[in-house]
Amino acid sequence: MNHPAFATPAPQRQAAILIVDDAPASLGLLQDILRNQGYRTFVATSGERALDLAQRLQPDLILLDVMLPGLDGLETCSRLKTLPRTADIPVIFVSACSDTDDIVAGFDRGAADYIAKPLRLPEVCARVRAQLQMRAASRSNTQQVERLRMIVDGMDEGLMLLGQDGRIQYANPASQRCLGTDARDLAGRGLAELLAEPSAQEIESWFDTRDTGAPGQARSAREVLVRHPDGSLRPMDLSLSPMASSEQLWVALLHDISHHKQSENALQRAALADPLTGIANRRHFDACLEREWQRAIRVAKPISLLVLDVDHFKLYNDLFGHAAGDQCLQAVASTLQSHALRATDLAARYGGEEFVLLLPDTSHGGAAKLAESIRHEVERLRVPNPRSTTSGFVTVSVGAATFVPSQFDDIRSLFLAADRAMYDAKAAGRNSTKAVEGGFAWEAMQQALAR
Ligand SMILES: Nc1nc2c(ncn2[C@@H]2O[C@H](COP(=O)(O)OP(=O)(O)OP(=O)(O)O)[C@@H](O)[C@H]2O)c(=O)[nH]1
Repeated sequence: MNHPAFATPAPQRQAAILIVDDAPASLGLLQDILRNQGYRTFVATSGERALDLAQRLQPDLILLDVMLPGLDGLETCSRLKTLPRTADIPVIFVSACSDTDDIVAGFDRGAADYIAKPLRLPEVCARVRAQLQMRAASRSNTQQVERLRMIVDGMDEGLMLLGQDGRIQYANPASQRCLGTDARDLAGRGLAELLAEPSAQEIESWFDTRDTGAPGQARSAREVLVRHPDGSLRPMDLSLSPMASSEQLWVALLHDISHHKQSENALQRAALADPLTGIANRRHFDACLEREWQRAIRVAKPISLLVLDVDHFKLYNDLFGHAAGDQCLQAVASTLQSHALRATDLAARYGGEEFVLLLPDTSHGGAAKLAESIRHEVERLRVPNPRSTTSGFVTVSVGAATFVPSQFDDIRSLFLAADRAMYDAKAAGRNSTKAVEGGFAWEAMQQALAR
């Protein structure tokens, strides 16, 4: 369907026409003809009056006699063409001077047409109609261009026109915002220059293959990283499609997806966090343990694991309720987290009231010290647990295991050793720690020492 904004202009029957002539006879004749055609007419008998009326009335067309007293028709036309409010109004000269030189002079002053006297009425009507249709068409084109500009300027998406070499020829305001650079600085720059690797290289090669005319997909859509002048890297969706025109141009659409990425990252983080305590969950811990275990094998370094369990927590829960129990677990978790000092250390809630602390590149002695420090810190929280037979406060038992793992060791053995150590600590009276060493290498060494 043809949208009204893009419809073909209809001829203007109600158009306003200013007739400028000092001879009453031809003025009257023209007025009669044009009124009969349904136009609105205004008259002026001098150039000065015509200038004044034209500015105030903004007619759609001016019929202008060449021979006028004072300011003649040619001069009047020149002035009309210099005034902003009248410059676009078409002027048709109406004159008895119909030599070629006169006609040429009229066009030189900016006239749209020239009608020679004596007037032939059907010709006058046809020429007036033609000028009005052209004016309506040109107005409609201007309106369409303005509407398109408004749409492009108001878009949230960045829109750019690129040459065949990938250089920017036009950038709308949204793309200037996306790229953090104004239109003047963008003009002529290669799109690839504004991107970080690997996107920059990909886009450059993409345009290189277009240049050589190599076959390939005409359209392209990808995620790129834009190098913003503030130093940040911003993820954006970039799509490139050819524009149907004789010179080959590409339309690039840029869509900032930083917000989506942030929420995606937040979701990913949430999927790895324990909702009650905010520290890592068991899934995150398992993935880290796998990675760090393999790394410890490669670099032949120790890896330690602490397993921590709250003592007599059932009694605490039964006395104070589940909500208070949750708060107690949060306090224990934050004490544990404060002992995850290195970037590679990971504190996690393993389940229920059991927690773990993974300590890559940490020796048996270091792990034992940390276990003791955590036990001590939890005791120092002095969270009352009146029914505890160990102490009047919430306490924890901590088991620590340290392996220098080899290919012969099973990854599960580290957790089992630390868990067993934690149960040994419980058995030893709770509110205590126990640290052990294990693994194939350690056992081999023990056996060698025993011989
Ligand atoms: N409030 C709360 N309680 C939990 C949560 N997860 C597990 N528990 C409770 O933790 C308690 C664990 O009790 P037990 O396994 O008997 O151990 P305990 O009472 O701590 O005794 P020992 O470990 O032998 O010192 C149970 O009462 C569980 O209901 C939780 O997310 N919130």
